[in-house]
Amino acid sequence: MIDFQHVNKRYAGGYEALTDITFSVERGELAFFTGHSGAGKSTLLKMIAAIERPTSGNIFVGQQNISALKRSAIPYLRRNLGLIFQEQRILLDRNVFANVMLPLQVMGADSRTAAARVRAALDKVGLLDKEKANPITLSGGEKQRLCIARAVVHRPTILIADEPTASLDTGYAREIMAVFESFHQVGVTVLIATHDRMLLDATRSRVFELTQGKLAA
Ligand SMILES: Nc1ncnc2c1ncn2[C@@H]1O[C@H](COP(=O)(O)OP(=O)(O)OP(=O)(O)O)[C@@H](O)[C@H]1O
Repeated sequence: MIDFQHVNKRYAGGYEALTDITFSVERGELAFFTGHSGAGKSTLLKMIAAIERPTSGNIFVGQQNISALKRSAIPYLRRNLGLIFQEQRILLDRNVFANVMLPLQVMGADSRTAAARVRAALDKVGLLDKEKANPITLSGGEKQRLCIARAVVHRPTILIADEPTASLDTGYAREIMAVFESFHQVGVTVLIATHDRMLLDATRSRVFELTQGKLAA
């Protein structure tokens, strides 16, 4: 489903963030990526969405080699992906429902189908009763669940999350992990970058460890 073959990433300043990365994740698998700060976890996940591009090597998502994808093809790639990155801000001038609706509006979805999908996504993350709330009133765990709902509202086949439990206490972190598990149960491929020892110790899934841009054997 996701296949990295000898992928290198050197940033514009010359810094080599990833070196000779080769791995594959199967369709429907849940996998973790861990490693020290600056090890390259975010860079690796961003390359799956073509937010960052490899300097060399090949990356397959599904059957498609996305290493040299044309800019115009990137929106089509992202339709299959649900992305949860820290930089994605919740809009505080709109309620929970409108925040989750946003990606569907961008994709030009029909408004009645879109409303049903938003409610289905909010239901999956347990936020249906908060649809009219202003996001500012949500707890940390609820805000993170809102981000997950927004990432899955277009029903992606692959869900990618970068440090989804950062800044959450243990109870909320467990709650968030249960939401990811529920998507994994229904066949979504889930990739999570995390430092969170509790998540890593509790899982039976594969854990890929990055050290200074290299994957441990
Ligand atoms: N846009 C960029 N330009 C230059 N260097 C970058 C850029 N983005 C990341 N880097 C560098 O690449 C290395 C890997 O960064 P990355 O964010 O992938 O690490 P990480 O493992 O996700 O770290 P953290 O756990 O702290 O988020 C770091 O040394 C970082 O400074």
